[in-house]
Amino acid sequence: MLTLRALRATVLVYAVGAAVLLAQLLRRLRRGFREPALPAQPDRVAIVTGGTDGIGLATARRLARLGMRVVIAGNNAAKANDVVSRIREETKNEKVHFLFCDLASLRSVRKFARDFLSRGFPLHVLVNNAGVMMVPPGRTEDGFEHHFGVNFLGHFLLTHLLLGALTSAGSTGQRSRVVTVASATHYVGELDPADPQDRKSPYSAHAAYARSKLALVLFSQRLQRLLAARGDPVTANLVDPGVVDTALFRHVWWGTRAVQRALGWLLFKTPDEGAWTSVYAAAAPELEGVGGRYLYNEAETQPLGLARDVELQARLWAESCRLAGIPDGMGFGVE
Ligand SMILES: NC(=O)c1ccc[n+]([C@@H]2O[C@H](COP(=O)([O-])OP(=O)(O)OC[C@H]3O[C@@H](n4cnc5c(N)ncnc54)[C@H](O)[C@@H]3O)[C@@H](O)[C@H]2O)c1
Repeated sequence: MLTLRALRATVLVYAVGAAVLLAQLLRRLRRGFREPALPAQPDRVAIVTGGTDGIGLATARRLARLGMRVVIAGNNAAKANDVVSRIREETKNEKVHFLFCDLASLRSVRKFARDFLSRGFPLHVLVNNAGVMMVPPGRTEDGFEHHFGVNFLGHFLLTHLLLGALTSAGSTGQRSRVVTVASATHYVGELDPADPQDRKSPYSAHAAYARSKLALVLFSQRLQRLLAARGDPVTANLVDPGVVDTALFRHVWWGTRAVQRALGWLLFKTPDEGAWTSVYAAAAPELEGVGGRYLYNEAETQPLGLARDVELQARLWAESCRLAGIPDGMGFGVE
């Protein structure tokens, strides 16, 4: 049964989506989207989660084109060989790899981090990109609501496990970067830090997606504050890709998918256009040492709503450390 709360969340998410689509249409008609020009960076190593599809695939391809070593962290092992060989061929960069990582499993995230670190590569860029949207009710392997577990908590743990590698790579030369892919729906997300999965309410896929994106934004903001406070050579920024023509919408109402099929070419960004902001955040020289930004349309910045609430950031952080089994608060201590 559709509750009033679920209906409200649905209307708000659709309203945000419609506003972004209108803004994208106007921009496409006026001046289009501009591809950021970026220098080659052959000495850098990046991890892109969800890099076998959509925005993540386009991000991985672009970073490979800049000469970076790119490790795709994905749960789609069936596609891995094909994606890796296509990117290698298209970019003439052999330093593209796939490592299995299922963000719906904290065990798998830990195994991925071990596998990556055992190869001895440095790590300069972590793109927290993978995501699911409007999935039917269900739980991850660890019993978390799906959007919360995959979009947020898996990335929270992954960042924790890789922070040491990012810090040590950032200590020599250019700083390291954590780029987290958010969404405008975070503006309408609601989150109780004592119950960040909202277990007490009936399930609403729209509310769950928006909440997971709000959690990511709160996390990235808090991470940046803590990193800056200890003078860490790692920065954390958020990117909003806009509304992009990908398979993310596979679970949404069929009417939305019909609009995507019919008018996607005009209203939606292509995956490549959607990836530009991530690539800019990962590689733009002018962002050296700059953190705490919410970037959209390549280089523009947007204000944050509720996600600026420092107390909410801290409370979510503490609860997430508990849920992900990170007793030392990601090395920043526990309050
Ligand atoms: N498409 C849009 O309009 C849009 C808008 C705003 C934000 N985003 C965000 O952009 C990101 C990329 O989405 P997309 O549009 O490219 O969608 P997509 O469905 O094309 O790609 C999502 C990727 O995430 C991976 N993934 C899903 N569950 C996973 C799991 N358990 N473990 C590891 N990987 C998993 C998938 O395998 C896939 O590679 C997501 O975080 C999404 O929320 C997309």
